[in-house]
Amino acid sequence: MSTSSVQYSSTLTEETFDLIATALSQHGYIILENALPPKLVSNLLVTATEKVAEFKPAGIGRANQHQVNNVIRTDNILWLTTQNPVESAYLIEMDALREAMNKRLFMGLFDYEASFAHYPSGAFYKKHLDAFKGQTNRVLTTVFYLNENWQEEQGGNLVIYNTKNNSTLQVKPEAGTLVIFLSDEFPHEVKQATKDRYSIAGWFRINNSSLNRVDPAH
Ligand SMILES: O=C(O)CCC(=O)C(=O)O
Ligand SMILES: [Fe+2]
Repeated sequence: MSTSSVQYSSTLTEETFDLIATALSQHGYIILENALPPKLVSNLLVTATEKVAEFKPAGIGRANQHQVNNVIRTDNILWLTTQNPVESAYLIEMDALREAMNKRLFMGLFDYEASFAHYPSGAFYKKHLDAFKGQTNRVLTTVFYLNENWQEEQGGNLVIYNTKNNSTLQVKPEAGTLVIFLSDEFPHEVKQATKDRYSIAGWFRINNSSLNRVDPAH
């Protein structure tokens, strides 16, 4: 790490990794509150809000199939890079998570890509899957929230549909909450909110070079 980067004491401990691995193997998802140091979370929010003019309307489909579709989603995104020390600190945490899952679950995750997302008041992302079986190298989704003191009546929940037991989960986009789920198993949607909503969506990928297709999301 360069000397300009900010040091945070990680809260993703070995015990937390154990907990995540157990939940993923038993249920396919986990919701963790206060997953990362509060200072890192607030620095990520400052970084996102400072860069908000650089965010671009999010699309669906990748590469030449990429298109903006504002019937399905109306958020704006900006990819994280290692150039920025705060973004880099987040990517380092996710890389530790990647290695920990590979060690415990033999998932063969080879990299991670992530973008900030800004949902202005009224923005949404309709029910979707981040990946379709056999058609993508995105296998594990992460969503990390940056919104301090989010109130329930402000809306903006992530709704996760568990197709195995026909239930739904409501996740409040509160700063520090990390959601992790198997990308091709859980349809989910982002409800409209009455205020700006910031998050980081990310995907761990496997290196499946036999796949000659594009990913469905972003
Ligand atoms: O922000 C969220 O709660 C989820 C975002 C999402 O589903 C996505 O970007 O694919
Ligand atoms: Fe998604």
